[in-house]
Amino acid sequence: MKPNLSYPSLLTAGIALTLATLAGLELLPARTLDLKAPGVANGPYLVTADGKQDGHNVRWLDEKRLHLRCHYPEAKPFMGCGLTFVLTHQDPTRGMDLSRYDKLNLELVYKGNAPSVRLAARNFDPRFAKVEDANSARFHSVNLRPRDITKPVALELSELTVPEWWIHQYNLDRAYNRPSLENASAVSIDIPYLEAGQTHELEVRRLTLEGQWISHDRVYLGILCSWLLGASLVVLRGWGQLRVSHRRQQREIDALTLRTRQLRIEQEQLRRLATIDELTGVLNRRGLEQALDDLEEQAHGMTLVLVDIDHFKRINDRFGHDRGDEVLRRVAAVVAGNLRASDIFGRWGGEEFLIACRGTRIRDAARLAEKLRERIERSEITGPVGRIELTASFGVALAPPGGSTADALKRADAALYAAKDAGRNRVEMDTSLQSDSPTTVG
Ligand SMILES: Nc1nc2c(ncn2[C@@H]2O[C@H](COP(=O)(O)OP(=O)(O)OP(=O)(O)O)[C@@H](O)[C@H]2O)c(=O)[nH]1
Repeated sequence: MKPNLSYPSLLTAGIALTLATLAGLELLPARTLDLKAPGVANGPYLVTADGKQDGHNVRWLDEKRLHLRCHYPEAKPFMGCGLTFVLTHQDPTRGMDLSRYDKLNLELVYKGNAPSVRLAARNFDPRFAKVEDANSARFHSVNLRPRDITKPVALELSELTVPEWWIHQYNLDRAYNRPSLENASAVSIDIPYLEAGQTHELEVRRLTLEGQWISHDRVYLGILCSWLLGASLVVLRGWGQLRVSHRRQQREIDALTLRTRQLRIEQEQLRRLATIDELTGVLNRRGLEQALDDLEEQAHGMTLVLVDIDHFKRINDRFGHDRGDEVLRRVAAVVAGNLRASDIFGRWGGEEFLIACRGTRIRDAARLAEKLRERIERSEITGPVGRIELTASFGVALAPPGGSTADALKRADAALYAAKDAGRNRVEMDTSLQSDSPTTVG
């Protein structure tokens, strides 16, 4: 079964993981180093400024409780008192990395009237420190007033700074004077400013370093980066999907556009087929009616010429239907070949054709009809028994601008009948708009 990797479930999993990490971070016990515990390091031992350990001036009151006493009855050039925790083992150049700790918990009991108790740490930096000169290990210290240590103290290790006297004494490059406890060789607590005749008692009850197993800042940064990465992946994936769907839509649009174009072509073909006479290739009655409607709308006026083949039934009967069809095609071709591009021409039905000349004066149309009549009469169509006698009759009528085409058609039809009545193979012009009776032309 495929795992459900929908966005909501991934988001829920991400939030749960983040909360679990944050909670775990809070619940994770701190990394501690108890310097007072036995066996942690080589020390502690008593410190005296004159180098005489456990001597007359400085001595343990209770070594197990790290309780010491110092007393200088008279002034000496170097007076110092305290204790040191040594962090190196066999190799005096290899100390402990205290940079992984950020806090120092201190519990001291001090009795005396010194202005401060000093907490110090030394870092052995092989670039300049020398084993034979214990003071060359960089010194870091912070002074605590007696009233500051009446309660347990939590110090930030960053409070330890390199004092001016040490910087001055070794006169090193600035870079070497920066506090750093990556190779700490000792931590000490002492009373730096002593006066002769005074008595000081110091008991170290607790000296514990505290730090994080994992840097919280790094974890926060990791969480932030993970979310940013996740969000970027989501955006990228969405963008990819968008591109895919855009391409698919584009393909669909292209296919639809192509289909629409094909449909338009097919529609145009159908429209043409619906308006074209299959036999002769000219407009059929429907096509003619549409064209006449358009002309009527333009209201320019037109002249209609109805053409009817004479005795066509006889041609059919004598030469056969196929030869009759050929006659129809020939007449259509003769008429079409003698018209202007602006003229409309089609098969009105059976052996009857219609010409519509826009804006032409009726006499011009009649002259055209006469020309067509002559051309048809002269056209050479031969049947099995010789040349087919072919003539046509014409009825011409005017549809003035804004006038009715249907009415003009009726009058053209009447003129055509008049031509037939008058013996066929002739042109009759409707003059009812000027006089009542059609007039013969030619
Ligand atoms: N071959 C052929 N004949 C057709 C077609 N359409 C109509 N006809 C024939 O055309 C003939 C028309 O005959 P009529 O209406 O009597 O007219 P006509 O014989 O020409 O006589 P007039 O018009 O009075 O000169 C009919 O015999 C129809 O069958 C066609 O598409 N092909």
